[in-house]
Amino acid sequence: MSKVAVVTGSAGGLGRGIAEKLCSNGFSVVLHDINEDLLNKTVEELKGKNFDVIGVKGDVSKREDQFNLVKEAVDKFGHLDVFVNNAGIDAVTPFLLIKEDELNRLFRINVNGVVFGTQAAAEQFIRQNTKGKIINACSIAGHEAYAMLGTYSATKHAVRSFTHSAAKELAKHQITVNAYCPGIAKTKMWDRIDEEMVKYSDDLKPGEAFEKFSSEIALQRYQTPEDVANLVDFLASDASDYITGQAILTDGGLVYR
Ligand SMILES: NC(=O)C1=CN([C@@H]2O[C@H](COP(=O)(O)OP(=O)(O)OC[C@H]3O[C@@H](n4cnc5c(N)ncnc54)[C@H](O)[C@@H]3O)[C@@H](O)[C@H]2O)C=CC1
Ligand SMILES: CC(=O)C(C)=O
Repeated sequence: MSKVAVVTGSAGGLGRGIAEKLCSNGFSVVLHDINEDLLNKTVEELKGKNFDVIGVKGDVSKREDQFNLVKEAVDKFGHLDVFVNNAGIDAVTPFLLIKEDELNRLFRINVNGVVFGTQAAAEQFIRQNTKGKIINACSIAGHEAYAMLGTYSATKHAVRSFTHSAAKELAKHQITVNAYCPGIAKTKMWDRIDEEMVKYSDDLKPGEAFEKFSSEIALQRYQTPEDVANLVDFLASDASDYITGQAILTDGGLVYR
């Protein structure tokens, strides 16, 4: 019987990379996204590679969507082994200009989404009476707060905190809760961050905010989805069974903890 994983926000970017890696290691994977067109396209592409996948549209900030996602996974594949809370959004704003709407939007998706996903997956693992793995998208910004990324950094610090508290409470059920903390990966997210940072800067041209952040990376290259997927794949495997409550950096040498 193959293992079953759910990856939220996996129509593109790091989530797609994670889904593909788990598929290539024999998982059946439920892809999930709020962007239905891209989700359908990605599901078809992965089916074309003979991967065992389905797509479920949903919004991680809606508790009922997260519980429905787990239900759809179990209805299709019979059980659940791994739940990756990957979906997240960004905002670039000078501190004095941060508005209530930005705070609410980012916290609803990046934080509430992780809490609801964790609750839905944990309830299923407890019902199944099996071990289970919950893996959350944190960031270097969950260890270090960045200028212009105040709201985003705060949400990722909250993800790290919820990773710790959920790990402590769920350990008695043999459920582990860990987080991956990527650095600078060239996805749509960083395209948006670069565009916004350049707008607020007097001297940066398009692409230069990304280059500036990347130039600090000790291993001298920006991150690929595969780099991130390699860590998540480990956290999803039995090899990580004795690890819980950790927010592990994968950033090529940028933030040292
Ligand atoms: N790209 C990077 O350098 C880094 C990314 N991360 C984190 O990794 C995760 C993935 O990031 P990327 O792939 O770069 O982002 P992305 O913006 O390229 O992709 C995110 C995906 O999530 C989906 N999504 C957005 N809101 C959603 C919602 N409410 N419900 C369901 N799906 C939703 C989007 O449609 C998109 O397909 C995020 O949590 C992000 O904060 C962390 C550190 C660095
Ligand atoms: C997008 C992200 O997490 C950073 C700080 O690069």
